[in-house]
Amino acid sequence: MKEFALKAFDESAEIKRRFARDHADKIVQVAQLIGQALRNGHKVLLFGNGGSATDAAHIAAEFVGRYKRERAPFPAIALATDIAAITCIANDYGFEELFARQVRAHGRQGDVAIAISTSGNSPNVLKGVEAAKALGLTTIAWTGGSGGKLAGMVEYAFVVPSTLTARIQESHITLGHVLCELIEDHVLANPA
Ligand SMILES: O=C(CO)[C@@H](O)[C@H](O)[C@H](O)[C@H](O)COP(=O)(O)O
Ligand SMILES: [Zn+2]
Repeated sequence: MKEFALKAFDESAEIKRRFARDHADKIVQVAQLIGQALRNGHKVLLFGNGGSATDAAHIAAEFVGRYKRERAPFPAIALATDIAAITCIANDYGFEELFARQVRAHGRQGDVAIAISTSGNSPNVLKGVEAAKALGLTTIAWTGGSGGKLAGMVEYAFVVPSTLTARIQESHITLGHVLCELIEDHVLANPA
């Protein structure tokens, strides 16, 4: 069993290395873009299912609370955390409307939408992105494998080179942390 555990860590590290090499320029570009949106008073909306729902909540909390630095709070909302809204929307409009309706409720032109789906094919995530695009939000995807339908729909796609959900999520959360770090330390720490 020990070799399986070691192999899983090796795999995760190697996937992260490849992902970082392939996306480094885009990571910097997106950190600058999110930092600029926050500086201009816009917000970040994040959404996904299962482990990606909690990744969305985790990264939203880094913005609203703090990542490392003492600083003003930044507006960010994870769209799978309000159990009343989730059950109402799923019950009354269907699960596929879960994110689209909340994007329409909270999203305004100039905000940033981060859609997280390891398959890139979850219908509620795709509909959330459609709603975000219709409203003029900047759209970003964190996905994996082939990128699914999601990668082709957004302006900035981050596609983790793995087909394993868990390994993809492990790169996603590192990506979220690195974006927070760049935004706090390099984008918003410097004058416009
Ligand atoms: O965390 C995990 C597996 O690691 C699961 O909860 C996983 O997120 C769920 O099966 C999701 O429903 C998968 O959706 P998606 O990533 O394909 O959009
Ligand atoms: Zn998981």
